[in-house]
Amino acid sequence: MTPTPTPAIELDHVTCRFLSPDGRATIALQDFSMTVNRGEFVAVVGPTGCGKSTTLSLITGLLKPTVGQVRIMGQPVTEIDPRIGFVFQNDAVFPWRNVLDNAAAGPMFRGMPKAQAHEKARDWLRRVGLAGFEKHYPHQLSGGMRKRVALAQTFINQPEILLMDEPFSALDMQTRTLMQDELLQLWSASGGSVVFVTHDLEEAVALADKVLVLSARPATVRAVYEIDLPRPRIMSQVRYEPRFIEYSRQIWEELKEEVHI
Ligand SMILES: Nc1ncnc2c1ncn2[C@@H]1O[C@H](COP(=O)(O)OP(=O)(O)OP(=O)(O)O)[C@@H](O)[C@H]1O
Repeated sequence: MTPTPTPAIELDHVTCRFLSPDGRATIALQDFSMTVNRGEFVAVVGPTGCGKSTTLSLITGLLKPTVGQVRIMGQPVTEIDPRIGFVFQNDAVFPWRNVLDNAAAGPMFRGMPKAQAHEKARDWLRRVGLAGFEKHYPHQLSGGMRKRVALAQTFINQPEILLMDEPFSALDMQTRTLMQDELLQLWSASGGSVVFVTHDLEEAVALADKVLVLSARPATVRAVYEIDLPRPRIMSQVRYEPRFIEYSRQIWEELKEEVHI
């Protein structure tokens, strides 16, 4: 029998406290535990300011827990882990580099020869629908296209873990739907694990295998919903499934109480 692999991410009874310069303490997370399995897509929803981004910073190793432990692939986090990729709300593209050089940034940074990195980048740009835009600069692209560059720039590194903090919240509804489909395709081909923070609980239900509902600050995991909707999912269709509507209703009932706290 093959042994079950350790989870991709574990937060084990984590408390995270910030101290302001005048000595006041803010407890962002308290006795917070979560598990993300290999290849799993987990969405995190919760009231504003509860500690969602803090959770991601702990996983990256940018923040250390005050109490408890964070583990990646079974090992305690000690430094920023190269197996982790990020996509945030603000595009992390370099404005002074063209699309090809943006997409090739990771491999080149790690020492891959330029011609080989460019070849790889061309392939990823094609996968995200940007073939023909290699020589464009970010300011010449729409918001959705810049997001595609950010996805190519991240997936080219083949991260085993992908952390996303409201990556599509600045996009209009149609572009957002396209990007969600794009993400699901890239993720399903990658085999990686995703933690996706969002304010939009319908986005969470449509994308994820598991939705974590956090409490108001200090955040704890209030509920975990397993989203048993078939894959592959098409964003414009999944929203009309009766079970999707039922999950969204249940999660909103749970979240509503925390939002009002
Ligand atoms: N470096 C820091 N120093 C002090 N307080 C911090 C720091 N980072 C976060 N906080 C506080 O911790 C709490 C949680 O912040 P966090 O950004 O994780 O919340 P969030 O749920 O991601 O917020 P939002 O929904 O607005 O994106 C907030 O009260 C915030 O002000």
